[in-house]
Amino acid sequence: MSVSQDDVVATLARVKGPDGVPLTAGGTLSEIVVSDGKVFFSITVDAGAVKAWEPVRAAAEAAVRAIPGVTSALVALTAERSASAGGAGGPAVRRVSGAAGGAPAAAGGAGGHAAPQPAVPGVETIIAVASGKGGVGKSTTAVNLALGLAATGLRVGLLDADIYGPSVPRLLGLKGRPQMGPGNKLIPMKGFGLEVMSIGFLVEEETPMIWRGPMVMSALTQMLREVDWGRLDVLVVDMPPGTGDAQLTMAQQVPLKGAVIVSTPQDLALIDARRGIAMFRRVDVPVLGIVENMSYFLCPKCGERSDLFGHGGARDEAARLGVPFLGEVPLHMDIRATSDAGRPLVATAPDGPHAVIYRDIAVKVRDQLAAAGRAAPQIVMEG
Ligand SMILES: Nc1ncnc2c1ncn2[C@@H]1O[C@H](COP(=O)(O)OP(=O)(O)OP(=O)(O)O)[C@@H](O)[C@H]1O
Repeated sequence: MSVSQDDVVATLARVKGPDGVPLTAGGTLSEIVVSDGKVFFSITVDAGAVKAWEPVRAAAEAAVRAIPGVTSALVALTAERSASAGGAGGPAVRRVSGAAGGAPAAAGGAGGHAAPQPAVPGVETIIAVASGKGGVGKSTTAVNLALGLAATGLRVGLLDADIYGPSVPRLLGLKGRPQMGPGNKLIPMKGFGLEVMSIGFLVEEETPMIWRGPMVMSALTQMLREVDWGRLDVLVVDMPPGTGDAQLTMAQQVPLKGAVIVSTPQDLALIDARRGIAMFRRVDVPVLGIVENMSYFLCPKCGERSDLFGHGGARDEAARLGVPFLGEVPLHMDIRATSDAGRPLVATAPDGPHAVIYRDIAVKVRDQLAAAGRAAPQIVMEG
């Protein structure tokens, strides 16, 4: 039985806000996304009223889940602070409530220092894999880096926060939906020993979605905090590409211990990578290093190496910017073919030449984390 947006709206008309006004009449609802029996939307409320709204959120989620044909429903509360408070063009910092009663993400007045983000229970360390622009191989790197970390004996999770193009389900060959476990927490999917969560499990990869700011944060908060991660040593977050407001907000909202930047060697990509590094520095997240992807090409026939895009650019850039250089990954058909087939190299050919490169990168990342070995950094609020 297929569910329509109208079915959801009709159901929500029977759910009332704390003021007794039906949800559909209060102007608080985001766009309602319905895809293949999965329903996703957020309720935007005043930051001071989050507590009063939590039972409404829960009731809305339960009501939608009870609609015949609905297989999963995700409803999040978001609260937004206006950007007007003293900012010099800085982005608004959104405070998002943990949808099922988690602590508000950040406190603090305009221009002041925010409290560090609350840790994610059971998760020791969270790192981001980011790129200044799309298509540089960020997700491929994130997957193989996560597997490389797991190969060192760590318990590793992978959160695909690339809401604009979630590709982790495809890269790991994962299909299906995460189940709801005790305490209304989603149970991550399992892929090659990793605990995996992706917005791609909740909406179809092909579904074009218009993401508004609060929805971005709702989705991220739910995927980070409404998931039963178990006990993890490292959670690798595959960030959306770019350095816009959504990425900056994410970098602020996730208690990151560090970030890995992926770039190709071209000048233009490096300019974007530099922006990525600047973004993380701005929010006091240490940059663990740069990976140069599609660094060189080894001819499969003659073995000759060609530096297609002027290889070495990222290494030089890393030295210039004073961040570690983590390694170079060649442009190779095997990397593409295994990624696209959902059989990542580090898991399926762990001793092959490319897997060795990724595993080396993972060891360097682990060592960087150990060297950093300090508590979550203070996060500066931009007003
Ligand atoms: N080193 C490599 N050699 C060959 N192909 C690669 C390599 N790295 C990535 N690719 C391929 O390039 C394409 C883009 O990679 P990927 O999806 O990882 O990039 P991305 O930066 O995450 O992109 P986006 O952010 O736009 O989703 C994929 O088809 C992937 O298989």
